[in-house]
Amino acid sequence: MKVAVLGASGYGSAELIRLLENHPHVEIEALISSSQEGEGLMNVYPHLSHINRTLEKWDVEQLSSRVDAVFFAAPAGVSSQLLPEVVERGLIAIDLAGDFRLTPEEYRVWYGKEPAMNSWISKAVYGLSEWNREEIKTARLLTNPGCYATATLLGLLPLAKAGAIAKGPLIIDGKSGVSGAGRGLQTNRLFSEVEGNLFPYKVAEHQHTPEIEHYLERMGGASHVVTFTPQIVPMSRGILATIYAPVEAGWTTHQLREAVATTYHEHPFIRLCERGRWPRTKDVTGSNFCDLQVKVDERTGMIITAVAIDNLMKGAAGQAVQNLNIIMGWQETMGLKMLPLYP
Ligand SMILES: NC(=O)C1=CN([C@@H]2O[C@H](COP(=O)(O)OP(=O)(O)OC[C@H]3O[C@@H](n4cnc5c(N)ncnc54)[C@H](OP(=O)(O)O)[C@@H]3O)[C@@H](O)[C@H]2O)C=CC1
Ligand SMILES: CC(=O)N[C@@H](CCC(=O)OP(=O)(O)O)C(=O)O
Repeated sequence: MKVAVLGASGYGSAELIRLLENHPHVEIEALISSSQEGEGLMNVYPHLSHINRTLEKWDVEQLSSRVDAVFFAAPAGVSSQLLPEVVERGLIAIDLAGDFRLTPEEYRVWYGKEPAMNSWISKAVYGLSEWNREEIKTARLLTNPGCYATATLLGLLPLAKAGAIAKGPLIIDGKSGVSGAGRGLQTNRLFSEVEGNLFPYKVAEHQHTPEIEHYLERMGGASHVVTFTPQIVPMSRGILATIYAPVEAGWTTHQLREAVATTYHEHPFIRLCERGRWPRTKDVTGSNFCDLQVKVDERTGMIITAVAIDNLMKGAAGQAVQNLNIIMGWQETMGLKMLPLYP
């Protein structure tokens, strides 16, 4: 099938190009750029200098006769404007931004922007691949989950579904590499600010907070208010989410591990670490794997679960390709079998 990628000069697109170039059933037909139309890909991304391709401007009319699907990898507020006309023309749209994940009211509050039309939001299918496979199969408008939300939900949903989480504070400590913020210049993401440094941001204000609460309830049947503190770590890629939740009486570490193992035993990208081994971002770098571990702290009555993903892979482009595979009825791992880059 032929696809277009919009937001060509960004990190999400670079990762999509890396994956789609190696996908046996996909051909990249167009790379769309709002700022670098006419520019050669090699000038935007020298690491892709062997690919002779020119970035194009957005022209939905012309594109609709050339491609079957469009990946949107632009900042919030772009896909809400451009994506509906893609779906109207019968193409598949996969959106990496948050424009179709929340209700209009939530979006207005947490993104501080005008939301997409509710009629379009209600058509969107949430692309947490392991938890929504049946709906994803028929999706035409696929909203890919946020990176922190992916890590957190993959860790919490098996526990919530099993009924192991008691009422009480649910706390997420999220740490992300700098590429999570995209390629645009931001003072707090400069080398001199990030190197040798570690700091929280958007404390109690992060836009993935309502996404986590919303889908924890919808897919895990558990209604919780979460406290979420994201932090920037001096590395390029990777997310580690460490989550603390009160345990229901009677649950042991062994039982929680059983619940997680049973939930994911047929899901090739989810790896429950051996007992005593905790996830590390480097164990998943460059791959679509999600590593997790869970334990009950008997002394405090809290569950501690830690989840590692690569923000650009399972947290963005990797999961987007996984979702395309599900929509097309292809093997879920197609084009995604690369091993992590180590060390
Ligand atoms: N980075 C990550 O780890 C993750 C990112 N996401 C989300 O995916 C999306 C893409 O992220 P990422 O690639 O990292 O971001 P970048 O900032 O690296 O790239 C976004 C690209 O979008 C294009 N763009 C910017 N403004 C506009 C505009 N007004 N209209 C159309 N296109 C525009 C630009 O490309 P050009 O100039 O070529 O048009 C820009 O390079 C974002 O919504 C992000 O929140 C989701 C999960 C994880
Ligand atoms: C490290 C870093 O800055 N990360 C970004 C992730 C952006 C993102 O993925 O945003 P949406 O899912 O809302 O599109 C952030 O925390 O805002």
